[in-house]
Amino acid sequence: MKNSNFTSSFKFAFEGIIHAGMRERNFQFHLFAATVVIISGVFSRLSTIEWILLILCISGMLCLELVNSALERVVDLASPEIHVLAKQAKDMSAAAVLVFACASAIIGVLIFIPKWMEIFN
Ligand SMILES: Nc1ncnc2c1ncn2[C@@H]1O[C@H](COP(=O)(O)OP(=O)(O)OP(=O)(O)O)[C@@H](O)[C@H]1O
Repeated sequence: MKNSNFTSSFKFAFEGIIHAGMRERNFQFHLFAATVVIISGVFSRLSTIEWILLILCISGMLCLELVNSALERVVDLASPEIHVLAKQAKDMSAAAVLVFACASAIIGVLIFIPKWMEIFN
């Protein structure tokens, strides 16, 4: 299992993204939200630092969603039966996504609201 080179590691990572994009509802939602945010950013004429913050939020959100989905699979594999530790692992992983989503939403509001007030005033 441990004889893959750099190219095949990249291919496996790409397969992971494709799999999540086809199977994971939350990941699909975050991809859609990221597209909306990027289009809004283009029309809002963001500064470089604002784009950097948005890219960090978007990529962080997608990464966390991928890790959360991966952890759910590992938990299901290790503990197909009901177990308190399985519940805690899944719930804490979901909580990590929630914390980052809240922070990203606040950053989005702090970036976009002043821009839109500037544009519409
Ligand atoms: N093996 C288990 N033992 C105890 N509780 C579990 C177990 N599997 C899941 N749960 C509980 O059920 C909830 C839902 O689990 P599920 O595997 O459907 O993930 P999910 O949070 O609905 O994610 P998604 O919607 O992305 O599939 C978990 O958050 C957890 O609280």
